[in-house]
Amino acid sequence: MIEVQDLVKRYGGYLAVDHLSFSAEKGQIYGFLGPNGAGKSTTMNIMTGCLAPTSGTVIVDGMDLQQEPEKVKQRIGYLPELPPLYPEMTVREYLTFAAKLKKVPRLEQLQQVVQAMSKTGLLEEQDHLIRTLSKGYRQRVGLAATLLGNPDVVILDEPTVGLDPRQILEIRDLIRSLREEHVVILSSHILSEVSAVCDYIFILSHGKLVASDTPENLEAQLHAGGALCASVRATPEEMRTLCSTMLPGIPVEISAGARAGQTELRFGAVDDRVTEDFFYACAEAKNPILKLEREKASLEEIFLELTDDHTDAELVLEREEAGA
Ligand SMILES: Nc1ncnc2c1ncn2[C@@H]1O[C@H](COP(=O)(O)OP(=O)(O)OP(=O)(O)O)[C@@H](O)[C@H]1O
Repeated sequence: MIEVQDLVKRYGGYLAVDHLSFSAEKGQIYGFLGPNGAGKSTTMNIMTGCLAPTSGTVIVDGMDLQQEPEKVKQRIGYLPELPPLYPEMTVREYLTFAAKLKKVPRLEQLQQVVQAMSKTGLLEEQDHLIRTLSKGYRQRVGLAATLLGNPDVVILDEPTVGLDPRQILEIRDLIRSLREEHVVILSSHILSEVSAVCDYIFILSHGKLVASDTPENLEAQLHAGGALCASVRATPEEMRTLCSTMLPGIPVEISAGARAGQTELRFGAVDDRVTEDFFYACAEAKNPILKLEREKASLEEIFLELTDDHTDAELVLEREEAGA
């Protein structure tokens, strides 16, 4: 439905988007995740035809954005981070105005405005001035405007920024309801946001796509390389001797367990061979293993590892109570 091929954007000598390729299909919600400055907004601006790429192509429904910009733009609905609303208009007036701007045929305008208000839960507020609406409802108006013209692709830039937890949940539900009829792509620098709504995640770092998969698969990928933790019936001294003789050179933290006669061990990201060697070494030494498991890498850890941008960790790990 939308295909981005080898996209590059340079600002002077600075490479903001670095040979980015991906595709997105209807029925799924895609999330662009990356720390500030990763290139999310630049990519979205190119996809919506607001910004020209240095090179590369964007194909929507088989049409090239650069060859047929008007036709392609009609198929894309874009909700910028700060939607341009007119506070002195009522919801209905604004949406009718937006429908005209989007060149929705005159006879279809009323029907489309009503449909967009219905989809976004705005029918009761249609005669309210936009300036009297809460931030969450204003965001609904922005979303309703995005849906006018029935775009195949809906692109949302940080759609829940600045909303309170209840409003976040409501907007997320609305976004989820769009997946039946549109390809939905949203951007966020907040991991919980993307994993709560998206079926598929693109992780961007320094303009590059560093990972793309379902949230579950991304977790599973790193799960395999997570730390190996064990609890063994032995003294720390016995385990130190065992590890240095049977697993030489493998870094391990050894500490006394919570119960007398138990020792806790934590190996770094080791492969399955080390797990097996450790198992047989304990069996041979007759030190029963009470627990042996891989620590589960969280999406947060995956994100930090892939983007290698710890300065943004706090932002990324930001969690709204209701949404986390
Ligand atoms: N008009 C511009 N001129 C020069 N550099 C720019 C311009 N716009 C963006 N950049 C730079 O390109 C990089 C990518 O910016 P972009 O806004 O796309 O990132 P982002 O992932 O959307 O981040 P944020 O969440 O902060 O908006 C950043 O380093 C930014 O400073």
